[in-house]
Amino acid sequence: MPGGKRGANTWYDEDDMYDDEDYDDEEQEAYQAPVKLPQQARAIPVAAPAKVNKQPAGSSLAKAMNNKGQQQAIASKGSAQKQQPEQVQRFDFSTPSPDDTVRAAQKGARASTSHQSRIWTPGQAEATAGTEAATAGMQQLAVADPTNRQTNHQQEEASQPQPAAAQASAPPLSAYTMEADLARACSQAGASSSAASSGEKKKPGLHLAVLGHVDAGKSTLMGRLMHELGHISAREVQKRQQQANAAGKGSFAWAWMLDERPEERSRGVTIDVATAHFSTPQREVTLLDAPGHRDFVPNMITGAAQADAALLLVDGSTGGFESGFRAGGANGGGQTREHAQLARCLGIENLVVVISKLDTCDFSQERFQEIRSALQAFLLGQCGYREASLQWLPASAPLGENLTQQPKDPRLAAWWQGPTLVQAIDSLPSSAASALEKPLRMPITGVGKGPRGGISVSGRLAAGALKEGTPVLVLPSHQPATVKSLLCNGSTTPSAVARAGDSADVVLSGLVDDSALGPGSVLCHPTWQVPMAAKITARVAVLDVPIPVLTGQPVTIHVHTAQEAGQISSLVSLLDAKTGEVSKQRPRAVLKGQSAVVQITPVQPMCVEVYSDFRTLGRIVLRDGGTTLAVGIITGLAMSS
Ligand SMILES: Nc1nc2c(ncn2[C@@H]2O[C@H](COP(=O)(O)OP(=O)(O)OP(=O)(O)O)[C@@H](O)[C@H]2O)c(=O)[nH]1
Repeated sequence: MPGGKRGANTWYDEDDMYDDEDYDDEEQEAYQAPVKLPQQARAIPVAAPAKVNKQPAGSSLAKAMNNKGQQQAIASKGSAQKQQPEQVQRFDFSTPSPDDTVRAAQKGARASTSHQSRIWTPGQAEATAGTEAATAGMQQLAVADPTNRQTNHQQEEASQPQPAAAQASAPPLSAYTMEADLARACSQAGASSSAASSGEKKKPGLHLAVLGHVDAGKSTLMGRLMHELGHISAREVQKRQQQANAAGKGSFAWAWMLDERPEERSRGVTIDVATAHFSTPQREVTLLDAPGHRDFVPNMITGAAQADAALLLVDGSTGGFESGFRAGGANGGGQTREHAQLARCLGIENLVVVISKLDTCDFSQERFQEIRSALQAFLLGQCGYREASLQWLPASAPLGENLTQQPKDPRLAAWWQGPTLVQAIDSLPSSAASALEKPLRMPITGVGKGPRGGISVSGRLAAGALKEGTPVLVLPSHQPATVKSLLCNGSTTPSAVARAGDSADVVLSGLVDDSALGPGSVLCHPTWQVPMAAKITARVAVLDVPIPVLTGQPVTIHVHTAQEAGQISSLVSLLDAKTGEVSKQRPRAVLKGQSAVVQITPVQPMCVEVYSDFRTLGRIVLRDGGTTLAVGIITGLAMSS
């Protein structure tokens, strides 16, 4: 390997690019273009100020949050300038060579096969990678040999920063048991939810994301469905129709129903995913209506990261499906494709595919089948969904066809005897409560003023529980606070407790600096804190990207509600497409369709987790310039010192 060291922040000279025997022509072609890119093109981009609030423009909170965005941007810019990669960094043997590091790691891996999965805990090596994968690529990632995985992470660990003092003392997750009073409140809430006071059984909850290409009909469908289910009155429908007509947008009247959010769920919401709550015969649904435009994919990620299942809206009109389904990566592929892939990566297994606008093609059964076969091949083959977890149905929102009742239009009724939309939703598995026994994790999606002073933060509990009086810690600002009151799952009456899986508005007291809250912040247990990672190791599948991913690739890192600029600081290993095992250590590039272990360095430390510990906080999406480059799971973290 003449000419340079392979590792973090290292570049290869052109000679080094072509000295490998197993370097075929196709790869060679792919490598050449990026190598010739000007150095500048590889700089870490300045983080865009987070789009965080819908506070009144003049409010102190709004100003503080905007200032914070500017400060972050300035800080990021400074770091970006500092972190310009060197052209070639020669190895001076003052530290262990990469080979020494690998050997040491292999030795360590053999010596210890039962490590816990949090390398930031002193004395613990990084650990078991996630055993569940997201996309098809991710499924392959997850079946890798555990020894190889361990080796990869320890290899990374050797060059990573040491844990911060504050977090170094964190006890292992396995030592956590829920506080007695909180456990009591949880079991009381469990008892009351299985036998509500009226004697009626409470319906299981379901967080449902609505995804799809721009203008597929998502908001229209949800507006009409909520009306059919009795959540929007006929008077309201009439009012909205008049407003939409007056604005010359009559066809958007149903979509506008959803845009006007009920009071109780919109105090200072900071993300552009509309939320709504409604009940079907079998489920209490929290709806997350994601924007379909490609510019808002980060918001879609935020919405989908909170969901248990998703509706994928597909425009069935002539040319509509084709436009949402076109491939194209950086050249503007459709969001039917991108959303489906991202949702799977974010852990969504169950998908209801709703083919809408079929009224524009005479409710043609052939068109339905044509779309279904093309999309099914993609969902099963390239995204990793299981056939049994997919449901398909036609619907027309403006005509109210196949939403809550079997179709009435004879053109559709003639051939559709399958489920209605509501029947499909009712058959989805409800929210999992498996993370209840873990320490509190609540990624913050919104910040607002509490009803009687105090700051209210909203989000979905990824793990643990909280109740009035629970002490919490807000990271990354390291602020202790106490829960003053809380509302759960859209309810307007205070709740006794919020548990893993619940959406909650939590009023906090004792916060010193509310301006430090925003997307990416996490409410956590004061002792078992969420790690602040300075480096992230992830197993990722590279999507349909036009140029290979190289060391130094600038990325925007998305994990739960967090979004941070950074770079791919090391390509650790390539993974075999079939087995998921390491096929090559320290590759020079990762091509589209390949899976790899990579190390990512954010400009600012991020509150994230290893996937095997906390799934919601351990799924990662890497984007650049509006394009999704890779999706995957976090397998290792290193803390800033
Ligand atoms: N003919 C017909 N038109 C529909 C149907 N569903 C939605 N539309 C129309 O499609 C247009 C876009 O609908 P929206 O509900 O705003 O689409 P969307 O997917 O929410 O759009 P974004 O949120 O911007 O991605 C509106 O003019 C709707 O009236 C349908 O089933 N049939």
